[in-house]
Amino acid sequence: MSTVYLTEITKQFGSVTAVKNLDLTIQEGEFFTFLGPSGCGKTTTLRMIAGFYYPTTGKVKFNERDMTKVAPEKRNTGMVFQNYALFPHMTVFENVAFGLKVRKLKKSVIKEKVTDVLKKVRLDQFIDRQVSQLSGGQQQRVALARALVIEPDILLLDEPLSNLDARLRDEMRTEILRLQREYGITMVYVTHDQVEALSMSDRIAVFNTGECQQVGTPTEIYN
Ligand SMILES: Nc1ncnc2c1ncn2[C@@H]1O[C@H](COP(=O)(O)OP(=O)(O)OP(=O)(O)O)[C@@H](O)[C@H]1O
Repeated sequence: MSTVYLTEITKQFGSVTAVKNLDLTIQEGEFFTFLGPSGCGKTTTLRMIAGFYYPTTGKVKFNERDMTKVAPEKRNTGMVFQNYALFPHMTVFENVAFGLKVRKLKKSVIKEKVTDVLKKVRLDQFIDRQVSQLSGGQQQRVALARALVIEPDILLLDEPLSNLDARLRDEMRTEILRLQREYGITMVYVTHDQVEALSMSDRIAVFNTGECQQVGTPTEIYN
């Protein structure tokens, strides 16, 4: 687990300032949400925590470690995307095992870890199914399992439920919260959906045009 410190972060893309002078601390074990309209800098900020982008100026720290320019694979973060980003021609097992194979773990260990995490997301009966033969909700569970299996310190989720219908979205909200409590993991969640943010988060940062306007608990933000 890690506390994330973002200090005076600015990110420019040419003449566009995507994020401006951002200061945020995300506590260890917290469910923290970035809320705001399209184009306000939520995804860019998430990607700077993941290491897919480096800030133009400012600092990213996990606990005491300066991570500002550390490569993504050296951060021990997991990421879940809106479009799942799974390998459609592979089975559920192969998708979830992928990150463990890259880390060169023993076959027996991989089998055990994958079976265990698939039970946690309630997909164990689909272990040998091709991903392309699963529903959207099931695919998003595979994406969650794939991110969780490497035991990340921080799990980053970028609008993970926006491709699902309302009923599934509801179900998956509960599911993600359950996993967060079970793993005690720090989660950073990006959404433009106020209900989602208010119902799931320990704290919320409200973004607008590249700036963080307010940070608070759901009750504080609602008021
Ligand atoms: N790789 C890039 N190159 C140039 N401009 C970019 C890039 N990524 C983002 N931007 C710009 O930075 C701003 C913030 O984008 P960002 O994707 O962070 O917003 P967002 O709040 O996540 O929006 P959405 O909810 O639509 O994903 C936007 O104006 C966007 O056009």
